[in-house]
Amino acid sequence: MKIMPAGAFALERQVVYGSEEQNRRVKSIIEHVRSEGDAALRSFAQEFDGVTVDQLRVSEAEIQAAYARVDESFLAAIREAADNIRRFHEKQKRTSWMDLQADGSILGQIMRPLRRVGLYVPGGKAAYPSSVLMNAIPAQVAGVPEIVMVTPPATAGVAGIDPHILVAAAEAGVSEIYRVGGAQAVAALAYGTESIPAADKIVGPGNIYVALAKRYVFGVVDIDSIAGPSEIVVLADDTADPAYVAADLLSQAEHDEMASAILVTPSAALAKAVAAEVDRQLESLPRRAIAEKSIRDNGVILTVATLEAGVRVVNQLAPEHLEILAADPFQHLSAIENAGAIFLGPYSSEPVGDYFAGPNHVLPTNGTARFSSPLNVDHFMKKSSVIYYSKEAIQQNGDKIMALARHEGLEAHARAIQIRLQKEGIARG
Ligand SMILES: NC(=O)c1ccc[n+]([C@@H]2O[C@H](COP(=O)([O-])OP(=O)(O)OC[C@H]3O[C@@H](n4cnc5c(N)ncnc54)[C@H](O)[C@@H]3O)[C@@H](O)[C@H]2O)c1
Ligand SMILES: N[C@H](CO)Cc1c[nH]c[nH+]1
Ligand SMILES: [Zn+2]
Repeated sequence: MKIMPAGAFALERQVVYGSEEQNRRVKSIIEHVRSEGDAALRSFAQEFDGVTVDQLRVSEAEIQAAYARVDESFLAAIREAADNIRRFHEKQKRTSWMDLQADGSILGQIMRPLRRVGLYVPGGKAAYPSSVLMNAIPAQVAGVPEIVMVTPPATAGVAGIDPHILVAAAEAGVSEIYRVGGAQAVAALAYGTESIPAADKIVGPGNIYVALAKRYVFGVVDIDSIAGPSEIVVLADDTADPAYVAADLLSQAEHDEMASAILVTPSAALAKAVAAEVDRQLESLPRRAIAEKSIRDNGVILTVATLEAGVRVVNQLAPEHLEILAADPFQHLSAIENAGAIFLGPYSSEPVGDYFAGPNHVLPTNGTARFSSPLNVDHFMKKSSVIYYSKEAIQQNGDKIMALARHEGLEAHARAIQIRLQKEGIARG
């Protein structure tokens, strides 16, 4: 890994997401799906996944058959993970409220689940049953009645989908599943096709094509955030074990050639030791080619004068995942303004959060942690405000409302109030 002073590194992430060619390609895929529907989905499955898809929807029999292809230890682990994820997300649920005012008015907020939500579960370079749980459980906690899942068809597995994904879906109670991935899946959920009814919102992580497609269809449907290629930043001092740091950097690098892994440290000795460890650990990684390219293209060790200076660098990077491996990690927590998920101390390795602890692993990337949050129950709910104004309230406040309306030059607004005041026998100008 390259080692350089943080000052010599361009901390501002690229504002425009993806290359021109990737953007052009995604736009064209979406337009094809809009105009040709299912036929375009089948043609893209052939082109990008190398799979001939007949039925787009996975049948109930296919889902049940997947159980025979996963082992007991997977089933036990996914059930325990699901319990942890559900417990964490239950705490996020908000309830409707109504406040009775002294003048007899009632003001309130009604919380409702979205009606139909599309979950994107990645499945290109790896299958992600963990992402099924991370997408589906908050939607269920919110009470979404129609939860539909899309995931790319692959050559291995039942129905061209990894059986672990189908089992995770069944365990999470998701039964409407379509074998379609990439930008074409996002387009299908946004616009609908003959087989796939459109959704109101699309959530979930994916590669650059999925992330760009979500950006593109935003406005036609809602999206959660830009949860693109994975990222990790480790902020560490000389108390950190270089083998732990290297392993955690590689844990994200192996996701995608476009993933990024960055160490920020005031310790020159740690920087050198981690660079050597990364090379050593890369040797035996099964996904070495992906991780090596990711580290080469997007991996760097940034040296800083102090941990406090390191925190400023972290806030500029606004990473998806931040690990703090320092003598007193909690000392720095309150200064971290921008990070999707923060892992503290030597035993909170990033994969703890990817699979099991309970917080969501669908997280904002590419600097969007400056303004976006982890996938959560709020993403699956919407609010309606409730206003009941009493006669007393309109009598007390009508003048002020009319004045504000007339300041905006909106006479019809003012008269809507005035007519009530006049009918109630309180003549106003
Ligand atoms: N930020 C998060 O919360 C989070 C969570 C989990 C995973 N991830 C990321 O999700 C991604 C998963 O990527 P993946 O590729 O394994 O699966 P994926 O399902 O996201 O993408 C696979 C699909 O991409 C499309 N595709 C591939 N190459 C293409 C090309 N050249 N042109 C057009 N379309 C193409 C194909 O349709 C294919 O089915 C990784 O980048 C990983 O880091 C992010
Ligand atoms: N690290 C990914 C989020 O960037 C989530 C994940 C799923 N499986 C393994 N990891
Ligand atoms: Zn991961």
